[in-house]
Amino acid sequence: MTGSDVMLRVSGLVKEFHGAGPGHRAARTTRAVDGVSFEIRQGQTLGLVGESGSGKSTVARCIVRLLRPTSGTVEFRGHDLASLGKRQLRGVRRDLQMVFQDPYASLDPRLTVNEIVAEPLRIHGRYRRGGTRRVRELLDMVGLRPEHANRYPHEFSGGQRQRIGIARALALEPRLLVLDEPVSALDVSIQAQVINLLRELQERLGLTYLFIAHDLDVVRHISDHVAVMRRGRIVENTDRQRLFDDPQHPYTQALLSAVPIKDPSQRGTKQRIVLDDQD
Ligand SMILES: Nc1ncnc2c1ncn2[C@@H]1O[C@H](COP(=O)(O)OP(=O)(O)OP(=O)(O)O)[C@@H](O)[C@H]1O
Repeated sequence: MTGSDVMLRVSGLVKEFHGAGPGHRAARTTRAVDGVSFEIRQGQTLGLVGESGSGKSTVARCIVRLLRPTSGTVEFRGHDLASLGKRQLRGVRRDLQMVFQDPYASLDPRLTVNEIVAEPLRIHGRYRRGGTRRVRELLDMVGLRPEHANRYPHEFSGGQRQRIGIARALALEPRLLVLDEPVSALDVSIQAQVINLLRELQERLGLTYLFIAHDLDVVRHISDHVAVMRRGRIVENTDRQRLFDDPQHPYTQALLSAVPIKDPSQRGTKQRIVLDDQD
């Protein structure tokens, strides 16, 4: 894939963490991401899937610069993020927003919905002119009512809270959303509603998504391509149809045949997929 329609290009990304791990006296290095490369075209969705600890969140955090990569590059609309100055990076950060897994943790409980959604507008000096109208428009876009604006996060269900998180992420009219397990904490019926909302928003606003999940089922209906991650590496990256119809890597095959656990409270206990080290 070449040309200007590539929104995000990640090349040879490596991220190591240094420090003593639990039960280790000596300092040790964890290579959480070990040479990851992929591209996402404008308006498309790449599903990034792998079990817990495979490095998905670390990739996401490197992309939005919450973490500095050990090596490798992240290019957004042709610009290498590491080479940008402070001001340019601030501009890019507007176009590149993240939605987190846990809306309970990521929304400030002391702020009203109005304040939460308005915050990015205030930070970027866009609130004074038309901010109130913009917040109302954003709430409407995600299926919330105007009267929700004066309520606090605890007054909402999990699905509604994720809608608030999405409204906030959309406030600055981004081009790319990095969605890190955006529906993993939600019941299955609510997951479908939020995924449908994300699809509608993508079509309406021409958004590009990196959609992270540990469950292949979740990305099935939203991804154009799916990349499967295992132990810091991408073991398979292909278009959605091929991945589900004809998975090539034994790990992908194992993920596809694993019984999905629908109860969110049991997700952490999902069986680990054990493969030979050669795989
Ligand atoms: N700040 C950190 N310091 C040290 N090690 C870390 C840090 N963040 C992540 N790791 C380690 O990096 C590896 C990958 O973690 P990461 O959170 O990226 O995986 P993941 O696939 O997103 O899993 P999960 O869905 O459970 O978050 C794990 O071994 C994790 O313990």
